[in-house]
Amino acid sequence: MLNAKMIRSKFTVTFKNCKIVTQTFLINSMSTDSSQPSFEEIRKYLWGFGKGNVNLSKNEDTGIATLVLNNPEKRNAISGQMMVHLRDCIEELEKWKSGKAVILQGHNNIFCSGADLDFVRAAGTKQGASYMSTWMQDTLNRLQRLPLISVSLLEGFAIGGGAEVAVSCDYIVVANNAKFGFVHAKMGLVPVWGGTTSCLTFMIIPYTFVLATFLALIYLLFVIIVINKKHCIGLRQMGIHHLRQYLEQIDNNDE
Ligand SMILES: CC[C@@H](C(=O)O)C(=O)SCCNC(=O)CCNC(=O)[C@H](O)C(C)(C)COP(=O)(O)OP(=O)(O)OC[C@H]1O[C@@H](n2cnc3c(N)ncnc32)[C@H](O)[C@@H]1OP(=O)(O)O
Repeated sequence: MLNAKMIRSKFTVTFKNCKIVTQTFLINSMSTDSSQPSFEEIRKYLWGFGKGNVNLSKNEDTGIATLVLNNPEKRNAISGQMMVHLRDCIEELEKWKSGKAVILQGHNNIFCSGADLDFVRAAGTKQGASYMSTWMQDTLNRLQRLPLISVSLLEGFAIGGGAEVAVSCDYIVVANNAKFGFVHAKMGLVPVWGGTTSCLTFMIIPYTFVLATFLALIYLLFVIIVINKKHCIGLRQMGIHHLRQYLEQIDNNDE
């Protein structure tokens, strides 16, 4: 599923200078800022960056809503403006009393290429990094806590922040052409949108459980074989012992 080779080569060629910017971005976002900005302040800031939108359509008959990330020129990369849209849509879904489920997808069969790197370049300051991570962590937390079943429809690319959005849903439906990449480490970044914790519930815990069960089964099999072998040896020795006794008896009788 993960086409790391391709993504890696893309990074070094197309997004070479972004690597430096995102590294600065990481350092900036890691530094602590004592003054907590209000969400209204962050909204105003993010709204100034980029194009694209997030479309929400709610079907009142089925109770199923569709959320579409829409920034086709940039493979549905999430701009500052889209971050604001996404949060607004999630707020609307929180209030949708008759809703049952929400499907999250990208425009034109491509899920999302992560944060808009032009935004990352432009907002690569301490303030910008802290605003974006605060906003997106809160938004994706709220997506996770929606009282609806959430499904991300993973077609095409889900990279960086795109992968983080995908794992924030309850389920992921993966198309054959999907390419899913937590490419943060390659860019000197941590998944500041909260993707690591989502991954924990999505992948690491289930896989650890499967691995633990597998190891437990192997151990059980080993114990059974060992006990069985010991038991067999015991039986054989008992048999030999009885046979000896029997033969001795015959010998004694003959005498
Ligand atoms: C800091 C936030 C961090 C997080 O919190 O998680 C991130 O998300 S960082 C962003 C991580 N994402 C990436 O680095 C993805 C970069 N993009 C790619 O690797 C590739 O574009 C692709 C997604 C694999 C698609 O490849 P392909 O189909 O060959 O299309 P192109 O490469 O030609 O792209 C078309 C067009 O789109 C622009 N583009 C793509 N992704 C982004 C993006 N994330 N931000 C801004 N622009 C993006 C790309 O530059 C092309 O533009 P033009 O050259 O002008 O046509």
